[in-house]
Amino acid sequence: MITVEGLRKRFGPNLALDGMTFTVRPGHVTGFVGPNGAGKSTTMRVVLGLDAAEEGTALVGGKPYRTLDRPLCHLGSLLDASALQPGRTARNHLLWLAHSQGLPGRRVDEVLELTGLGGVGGRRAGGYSLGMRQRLGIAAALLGDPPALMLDEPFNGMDPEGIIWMRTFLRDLAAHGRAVLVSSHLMSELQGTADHVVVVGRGRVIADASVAQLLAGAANGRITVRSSAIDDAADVLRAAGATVTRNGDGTLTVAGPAAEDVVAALGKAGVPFSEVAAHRATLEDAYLELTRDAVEFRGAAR
Ligand SMILES: Nc1ncnc2c1ncn2[C@@H]1O[C@H](COP(=O)(O)OP(=O)(O)OP(=O)(O)O)[C@@H](O)[C@H]1O
Repeated sequence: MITVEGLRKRFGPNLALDGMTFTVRPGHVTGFVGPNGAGKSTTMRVVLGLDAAEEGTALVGGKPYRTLDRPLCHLGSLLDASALQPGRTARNHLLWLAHSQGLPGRRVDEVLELTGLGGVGGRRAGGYSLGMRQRLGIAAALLGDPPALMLDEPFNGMDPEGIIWMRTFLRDLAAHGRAVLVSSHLMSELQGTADHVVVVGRGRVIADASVAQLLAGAANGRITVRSSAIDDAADVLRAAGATVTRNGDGTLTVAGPAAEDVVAALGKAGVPFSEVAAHRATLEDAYLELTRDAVEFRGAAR
């Protein structure tokens, strides 16, 4: 379990963390999402003791990371996949890390296999693609078989096949009881991976909820109606007190009445319809709605 409570940190005049508070629970993939500069990397650096917060606490299994004996056995992390000696082979990179932590060398071959690098562990890491470096970073994070993992942008640079692999891999780690924190700029990357999401902006938490809750919130009771008589359907539903928006694809988005009332109103008026369904929001919809006011850099509207 990773617990972050009330973290505050300034860089000069810039307040990078402003009361950051959340918990990463075992058995879950927790997405950590927010616009550029929201404070994701700084939070992770504070958890690892690489940056000091002016206020607040960051604990791994109830203790500050710096006080942990053999920390790789408590928390595995990937902050920067390119932070490695390019001349070293991937295998030697991992061996060096394992030995520095008193971990057995045989674990190196296990994590290379686990991350799909079994056949290329003898190659120089400097020749690895970014996607392979991400896998190598995850292999390093798993060396101590830790109960918690913290990965900064692990999808970065991965091809579609790598992204699918990563999603399944992260879910599997959580299914085995690990607490997994994964940061991303892109909510869409986390759909199908995270079951819980912490959305941050300007150094603080904007939303901390299950994916199901976020999606339900974004759908906001809206209903999609498909009809061959779209104008008549819009008229009937407006007359029934609904707010109606026409979509480009020949459907209506209807807000106000429940789905049963929409069906009843259309039926009573004899307006044909082929679909009345609860609006299915994406995580991206939920995210954009939540972070609308928290984007640090936004192109000026023209
Ligand atoms: N070493 C530093 N010196 C000065 N300012 C910093 C430093 N590190 C981070 N910041 C600032 O702190 C704020 C939070 O940055 P941070 O990198 O934690 O955000 P982030 O959510 O990880 O962003 P990104 O998604 O772009 O990586 C930003 O305004 C950033 O400019």
